[in-house]
Amino acid sequence: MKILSKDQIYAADKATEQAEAIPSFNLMERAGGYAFQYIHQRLQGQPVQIKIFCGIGNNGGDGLVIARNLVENGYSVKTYIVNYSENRSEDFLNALEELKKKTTKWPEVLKSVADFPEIAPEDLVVDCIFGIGLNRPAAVWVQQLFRLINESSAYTLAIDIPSGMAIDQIIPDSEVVRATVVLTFQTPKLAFFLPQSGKYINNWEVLDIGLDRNYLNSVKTKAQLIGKTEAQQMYRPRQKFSHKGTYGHALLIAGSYGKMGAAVLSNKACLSSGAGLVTAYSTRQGLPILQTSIPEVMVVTDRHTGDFIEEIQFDIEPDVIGIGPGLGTHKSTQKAFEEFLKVNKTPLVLDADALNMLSENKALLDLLPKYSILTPHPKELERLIGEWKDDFEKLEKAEAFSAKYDCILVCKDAHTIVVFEGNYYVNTSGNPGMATGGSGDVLTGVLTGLVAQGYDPLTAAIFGSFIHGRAADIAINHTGYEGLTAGVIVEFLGQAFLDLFHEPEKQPQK
Ligand SMILES: NC(=O)C1=CN([C@@H]2O[C@H](COP(=O)(O)OP(=O)(O)OC[C@H]3O[C@@H](n4cnc5c(N)ncnc54)[C@H](OP(=O)(O)O)[C@@H]3O)[C@@H](O)[C@H]2O)[C@H](O)CC1
Ligand SMILES: [K+]
Repeated sequence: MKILSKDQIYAADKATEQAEAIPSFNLMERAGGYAFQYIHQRLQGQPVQIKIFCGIGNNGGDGLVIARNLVENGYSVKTYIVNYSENRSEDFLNALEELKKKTTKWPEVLKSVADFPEIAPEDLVVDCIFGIGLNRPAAVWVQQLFRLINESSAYTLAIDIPSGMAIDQIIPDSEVVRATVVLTFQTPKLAFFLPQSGKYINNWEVLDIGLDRNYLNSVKTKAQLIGKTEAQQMYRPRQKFSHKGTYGHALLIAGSYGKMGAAVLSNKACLSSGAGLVTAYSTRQGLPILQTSIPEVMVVTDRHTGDFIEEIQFDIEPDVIGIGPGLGTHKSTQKAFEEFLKVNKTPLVLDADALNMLSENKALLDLLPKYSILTPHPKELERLIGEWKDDFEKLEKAEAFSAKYDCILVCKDAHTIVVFEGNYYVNTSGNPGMATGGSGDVLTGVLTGLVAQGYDPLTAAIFGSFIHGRAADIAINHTGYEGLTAGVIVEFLGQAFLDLFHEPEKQPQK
């Protein structure tokens, strides 16, 4: 699903008005009307006190249209205009006129804290104070209203975007309405998926307000949401006349004393995501561990006998190499890693300690083959690209890094974002149970396994992140969040593949 930017949303509005030859107020009527239908279908006339807080722009105008529809259908509605500015938009004024025609209970105008109404926990709050137009911190008294809403514990439906949240920046130290549900127009907003802003949202749903299809189909967006539909299109079915050679040979360089589990997990995940052959490269000490825990995997070891990998030398010709899980950053391993990068021509997936070694010696980044996949968690990412001021700047820096080194960055987080060639692919699968040791090792194995089978590196990164999270989503039905372990994620990888072709995706995606 495309994630439109602020400018693209305004352009889509214009394109719709032109294509349908309608004034902009019709679009507001439509958006507000659909939002009303959404509320009406759920309330079915129940006598809930609805409090609608409207700003003075078009988000506020939507609120007034919702209010009018609710009044016309007999609901108990109190409408408030949050007068944060005198610059009322034209369509806001149109919507106000239409509301005034239908009710003698005109909206109350709020100008300061003294004007705030009480909000009871059983009220339904509809938040239409700011939409995507917010571009700076709201006035202090307006932020106090956001706080009042948040502290009320009333069910809060935010229209388009929670007030106080900007679509394209993080406004520091600013209160944001905590939405129970965000009913967002036409496309989800990137801010919903970033940790600093996404934390304010429990759930979001897209409301199709019928923006111009031609525009939506042709517009190229920087960000895309990756759900089941997108993942299905990336899947490469297995061929009947195939053999293990068809699905490639992966090599995983992983493990050190006390961290052999990372090697086991990544190798198992690589096998379970469909690689034809998997070879583990590890320390000599790791040999019995690997051979007994995964008999399907072949093992090549360092000729030295120490606790860490000291040399990376093998005489096989893998199609892809995954490197990093549990390696440690011992001096001898660093040297081996550097020597390996100098001669290596095979596609790479780099994780964990391989990333840490790259961060410590950035000159090594120039040795990476084109389209290497790097899978940093937030701390590893920071070591690679430097500190960022907020989550939007993080993405910009990740983009610049990926362009500089021609690599694919898989920025792991609650919503993992794959960054490549100026595009962001936002993953929707996964859950908080995955915040457990070893789940990153599993991802490395999955991505390596997919590249081995012939998925191009970008597709492997996007599709593999989805499958990894999906396996965990299926697994928690059996384990719960707390009981989920990385090993269980591996066991459910097969289910995640099967699930691609089960029921269609339901809204909301997460
Ligand atoms: N296609 C669609 O999705 C449609 C969306 N609609 C709705 O329209 C809003 C966007 O409306 P807009 O009028 O552009 O913006 P807002 O209502 O969010 O904000 C109004 C103005 O407030 C000013 N502003 C911004 N930040 C602040 C602040 N901190 N304090 C005070 N004022 C602020 C800003 O104007 P400035 O000139 O002062 O910068 C805003 O313009 C969208 O979210 C949907 O709800 C349409 O109804 C239908 C189509
Ligand atoms: K809003």
